[in-house]
Amino acid sequence: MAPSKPLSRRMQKQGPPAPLDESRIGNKRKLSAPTNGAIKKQKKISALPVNRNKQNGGTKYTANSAGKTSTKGSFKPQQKPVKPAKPVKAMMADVEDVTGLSDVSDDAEGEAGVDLDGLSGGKIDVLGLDDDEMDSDADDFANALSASEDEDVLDSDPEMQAQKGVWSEDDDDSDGEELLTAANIAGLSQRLDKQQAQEDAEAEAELADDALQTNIAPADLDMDDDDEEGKTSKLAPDLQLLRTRITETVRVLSNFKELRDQTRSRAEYTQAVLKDICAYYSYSPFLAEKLFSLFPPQEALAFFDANETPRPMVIRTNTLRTHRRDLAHTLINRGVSLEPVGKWSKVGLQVYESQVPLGATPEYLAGHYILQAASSFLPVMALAPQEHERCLDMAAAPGGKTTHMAALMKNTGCIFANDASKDRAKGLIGNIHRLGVKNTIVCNYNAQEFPRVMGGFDRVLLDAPCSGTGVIAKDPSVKTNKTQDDFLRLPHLQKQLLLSAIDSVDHASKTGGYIVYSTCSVTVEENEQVVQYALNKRPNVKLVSTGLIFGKEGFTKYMSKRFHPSMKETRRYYPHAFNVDGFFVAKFKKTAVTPADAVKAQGTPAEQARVNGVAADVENDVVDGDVHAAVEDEDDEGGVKLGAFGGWDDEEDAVYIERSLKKQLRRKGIDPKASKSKAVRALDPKKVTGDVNGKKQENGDESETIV
Ligand SMILES: C[S@@+](CC[C@H](N)C(=O)[O-])C[C@H]1O[C@@H](n2cnc3c(N)ncnc32)[C@H](O)[C@@H]1O
Repeated sequence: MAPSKPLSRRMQKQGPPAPLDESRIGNKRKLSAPTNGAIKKQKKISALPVNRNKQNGGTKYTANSAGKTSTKGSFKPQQKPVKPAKPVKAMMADVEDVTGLSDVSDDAEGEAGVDLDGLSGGKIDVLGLDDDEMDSDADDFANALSASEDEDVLDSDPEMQAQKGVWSEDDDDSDGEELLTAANIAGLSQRLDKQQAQEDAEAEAELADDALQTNIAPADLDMDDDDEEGKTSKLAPDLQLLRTRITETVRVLSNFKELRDQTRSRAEYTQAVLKDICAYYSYSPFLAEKLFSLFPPQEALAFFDANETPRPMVIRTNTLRTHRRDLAHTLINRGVSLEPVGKWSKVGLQVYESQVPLGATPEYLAGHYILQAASSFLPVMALAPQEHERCLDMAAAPGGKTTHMAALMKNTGCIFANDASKDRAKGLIGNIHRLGVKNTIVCNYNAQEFPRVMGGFDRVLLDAPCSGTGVIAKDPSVKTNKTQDDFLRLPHLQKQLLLSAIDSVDHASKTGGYIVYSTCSVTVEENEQVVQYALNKRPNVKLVSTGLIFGKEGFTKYMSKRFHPSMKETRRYYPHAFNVDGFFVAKFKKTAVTPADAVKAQGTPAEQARVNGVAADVENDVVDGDVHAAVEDEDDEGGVKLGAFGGWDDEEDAVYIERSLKKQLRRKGIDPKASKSKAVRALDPKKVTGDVNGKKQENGDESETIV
């Protein structure tokens, strides 16, 4: 059997990797007798005129040019524009009849709700693809094997494999070998030449393809940075050589004791591989190092690789207007190949191929769906807003998450959707109208002004402005345009916003009292460090489970930093691990009121200067040393001592400020004792001011909707 080509990431399923199916390994499946269910399922499938391509354990649906689902063919773009042969309604009735879809529950509640219980075991409803069917897919596979793939089963047995090899070789010999006579020897050699030429051409094409992926022209050139005169070489790097060297260095780093050259240190190897990574993937040395340090070397390489390929296109069904199953039918009829995004979402559809621009279909214009990255579902699922609640989305534009919240709340209660950018708020308003959201009020504040603008919310979402290191595949400019300044400035803003979010929630809410903090960045500065800062400053909150069924735990340790053990409750998402954008999600429960003086201090000029200028260092001091001292400052009943809150003490602040000023100066190579005025100039707070008053709004998540 020819080895199947690995699927591109666009075609791979998003979410948790499919569990290993033991029945497909070894002789087990050969021995297992077909179950009744499997037989029944086989029958059902033969009656189902739907093209089912098994990819990564999933099932895909395609449509033929007549708009009918097809039983043959793979995911190939259709050549002709798609016109439904019959009115869509009639067509859908046809499909329903054949598939028995009308039997499947059409419960709007199930569609709209983020029913976390249902995530693991609930019915998936697109095209009648319920759990039973999903499961029996595996059975089908096993049954089919028992009939036609016995050979494969035999292959897993070394003895039989050897035996088979002998037979097939004999067959080949008898069939293919020709008698070498003088007459045909020239012909044979010509054939071999032709074959060789074809192989060479294929190899060249593959090389060119590799080069395209990294946007660097292939070149058979020297890797040295400097030419003879010491000037920087203008020659393009030899990508193949780089790739081989990166792989080899990573291999050594992964088993350093055994494989290292005794004369070279780990730091030398790391520096060498970082230099190659910068050249191969076009990162700035600063960002390459920051991202490399997040993972073991092998995993870091997988992360960099995953950033070179786009994530699959996903649409979120707007359950205020339609059901996922109906939307799927309609889009299939338009020539779209899609499948449910995974069992973890009841509203997502992963698109494999489309004959029509998905941002301009009648269904899009009618607000039946929104183009939204799968990872953007996660913060809203974690927030789980309930009907009739009062919620705040602090940084809401262009509204992917606000409109998801409104759908979960079934247009009841009230959402305040805020964004500091007036321009972006226009897009938010557009989406709210298109998707039929009626429970939302749009506002345009710097979110640091909450809760002075308004407070007492049941739930608050802070999908914070961030550096976008999780969405490099979408925006490769991140590779080179982020500097150290960004990783000071953004965390400062994020910390302030998170405190505002916490202070805006009603701890006594009967149904809620939750805050979700998310970013589309993978750096520790923008995630765990921000969360730790909030835990330190607001002991009236604690981290709780996000309720999300996949994702990696947040770090409790990172380099010299130590975070609170509850940081395990936060979730990290990576492109290489889950085929989704890089994301971070933390969920807090507020347990007591924030004292008025702490809230008042937020937003005062002294606080603004303190947070904008030096807070990162203040916080780092706390994080580096005393783990979450403030949270330990609880009274006997588990309540919080008011003194533990992060208001200010001017004297204490002065010490922190001085210490962090010195630290920053030393980092910049300036002697703190040398010149005070120079020091002050070097640390002009304007340089590290958050973006709210400045020109540029950070937005890693910008392209998540196509409007
Ligand atoms: C990651 S995007 C939000 C994406 C949005 N949640 C969605 O799902 O469509 C971050 C947003 O924060 C806004 N922003 C930046 N600074 C802000 C501030 N101080 N207050 C409120 N919004 C801010 C930006 O304008 C940007 O729209």
